[in-house]
Amino acid sequence: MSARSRKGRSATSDGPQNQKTNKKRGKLHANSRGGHEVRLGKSSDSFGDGIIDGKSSKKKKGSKSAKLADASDSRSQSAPYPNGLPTDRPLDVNDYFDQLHLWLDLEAEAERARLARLRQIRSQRDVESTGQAIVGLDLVDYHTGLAGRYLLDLAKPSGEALPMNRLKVGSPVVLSNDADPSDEGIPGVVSFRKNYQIQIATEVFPDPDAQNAKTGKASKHKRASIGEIRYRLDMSPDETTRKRQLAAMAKARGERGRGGRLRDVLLGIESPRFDGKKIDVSPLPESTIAEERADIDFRTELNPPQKDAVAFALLADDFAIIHGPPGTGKTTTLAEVISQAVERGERVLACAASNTAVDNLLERLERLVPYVVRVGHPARVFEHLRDLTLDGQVEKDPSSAVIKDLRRELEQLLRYAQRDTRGGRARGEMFAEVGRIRSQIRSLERTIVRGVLDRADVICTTTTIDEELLGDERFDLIVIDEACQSTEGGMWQAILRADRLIIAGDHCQLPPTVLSDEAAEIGMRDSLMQRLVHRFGEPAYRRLTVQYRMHESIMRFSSDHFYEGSLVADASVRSHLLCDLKNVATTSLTDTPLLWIDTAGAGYEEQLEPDGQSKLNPGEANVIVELVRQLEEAGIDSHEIAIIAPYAAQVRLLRSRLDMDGLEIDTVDGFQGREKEVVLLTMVRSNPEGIIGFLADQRRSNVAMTRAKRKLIMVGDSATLCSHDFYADVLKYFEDANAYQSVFEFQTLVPE
Ligand SMILES: Nc1ncnc2c1ncn2[C@@H]1O[C@H](COP(=O)(O)OP(=O)(O)OP(=O)(O)O)[C@@H](O)[C@H]1O
Repeated sequence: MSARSRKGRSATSDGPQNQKTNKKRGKLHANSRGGHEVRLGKSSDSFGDGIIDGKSSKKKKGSKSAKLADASDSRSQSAPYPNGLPTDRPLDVNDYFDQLHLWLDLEAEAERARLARLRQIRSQRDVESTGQAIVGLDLVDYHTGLAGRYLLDLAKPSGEALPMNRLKVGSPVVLSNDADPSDEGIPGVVSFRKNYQIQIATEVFPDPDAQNAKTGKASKHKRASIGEIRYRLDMSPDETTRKRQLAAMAKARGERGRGGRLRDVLLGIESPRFDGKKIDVSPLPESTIAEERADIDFRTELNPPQKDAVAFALLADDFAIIHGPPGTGKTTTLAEVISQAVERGERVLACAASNTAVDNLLERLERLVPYVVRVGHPARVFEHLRDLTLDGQVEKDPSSAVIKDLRRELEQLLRYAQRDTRGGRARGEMFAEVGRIRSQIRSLERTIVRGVLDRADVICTTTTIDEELLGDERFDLIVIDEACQSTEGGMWQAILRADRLIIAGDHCQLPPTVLSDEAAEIGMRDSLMQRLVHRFGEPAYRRLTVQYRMHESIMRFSSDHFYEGSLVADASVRSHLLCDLKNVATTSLTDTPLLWIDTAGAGYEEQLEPDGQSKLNPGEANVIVELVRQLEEAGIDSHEIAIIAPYAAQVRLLRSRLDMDGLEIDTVDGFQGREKEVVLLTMVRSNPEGIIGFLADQRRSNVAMTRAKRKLIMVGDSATLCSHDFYADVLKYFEDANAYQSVFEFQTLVPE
């Protein structure tokens, strides 16, 4: 098969079956690549709460939001590439960056509109049920962190648990006075969270003078100290990230020399070179890869496709792609590439879009590379890797003792200022002194930080790079893992820091989260990796094909549907079952790899969460609870069980019903890159119209169905789901595997 024709098949995430599916539903639209692509479900809210779409799709004519939407619609129509970035021709540098700029603008507008809607909700129950805000909080303690940031601990006054929320470590937030809707608040980032307490890092300390002036307390000379103010935390648009991305894009636009060449290759203007050759003229011969491979002293036990991918990546002069379907050891392979590059004397910047993905890579690098540093707030880093963080390394530096003394002094001063109720000048002077000490701390830290970073062979960070910390550090190689979870705009900060780039990911799994439907319509959800795979085809990437996670039957559907049947289950996992685990009984649940419990006809209709926008299905939840009971009874440890629901309301319902140590219940997005021995999927949607919402995004289903090692159980209403051919195919696959059970049969087996 020619490279071109292979490209046509392998580059899209949708196999022939999918195309059939979508054509039938009229959901295919010709794209600028000359091919066809599935238009994603409208819902842009990856958490499935629908607060965004629910409101934005109902714009009243002539209303302010309708005018805003009309304005952005016309802006997206005048985009340089209104159908998304084309892959059949070179991109124009200015048009390309204008398009990325427009994406960011539309996304920022969508985020601001979401926040504005959120801040209008004042009832505690309503606002907290969105999961995007916590109200009525006390500031219970505070400390200072790296770069003089304030770390503020917030909790409910009565010590009750915080409501279920989406404010994760790393989420940008706004802290404001709960009693004052006009308070614009101060920006911060969640740095730590527990059930009862949440900590945010801010640049500004919440000064009660400002709050009191607003509430009028100051004018009445009845000043409130910080402890008397109730705070509210709202998820906020990430302005810092946006500004950093815009700055990187502006720089990339004017880049010359080697940096300019890499940009031009990534825009399809120049052809990528491997081993000094142009690939459009001559794809890299297998013999060249074999020669390179023979020269490598591998540090990890790798299989042949992984070894080839390492050799291929090391031969790249501009960029190379490693395509890693679920469980095929993409991160393991990438770690080997990095360690080989370090062995050759190179400095590497290793990135990923999420903190979890960075840590997964770091876990492997720790064993392979002599000196690796993780940049990022320690609270966002896996606990066992905290010694490798910049903070951890700075702490070990002898000069850190001086900083500790200064921090103590700063905290004392802050406490004193908090207790001081005189206000006015005395208080102002105290805050001025706080400022002086902070800048002293910063300057000392900068020196130590420089030393730590300069010594590192590999620096690991998210693709949102802290430019202040990294300064103008350059690298020989940039490696980006889980590259399909990042928007193109999100990649440029990293790309600018070297002349060679290795990206790894899987465009058949979750795309980046994009809030703005307008931006998504003009291509913002299509990743750079996906575009390069389309543009350059097979010569630009190597696919890993041996997977080490799933029983062959769990793998097969995904392999056939998304990867042209190319996946092979390693012998170590090919036929493993739950009943092979120590202390697990052999039952009808544990001695087979697949089960679909069909709820059709049972009357388990989906419901809209009261006061919320998300969906739940209590009938399905009952089945899940019973399945978990049976699994536990068979001896499965709750740490080995995961429940995945597409909707946050179902997650909330199940968490309230199953409070078991180690049992994980989350949305699909929370599980990408993870695995468990047994995974239960509750599909939720059950309605006479056959509406399945964002379940129609097959990439989401691909992720959900490939997390289980030994058993995958789906609970869903075939009558609703199978009006879509994808799920009809899934059902047929389960039926053929003799893994179908109606809920009526299941219930008769449930002991009274
Ligand atoms: N060559 C190999 N031999 C044995 N086990 C391997 C090999 N390569 C990877 N593995 C194992 O397979 C599992 C998945 O590896 P890894 O996390 O690198 O894959 P991934 O492709 O990044 O995963 P994901 O699908 O979650 O993105 C790990 O437990 C890893 O140790």
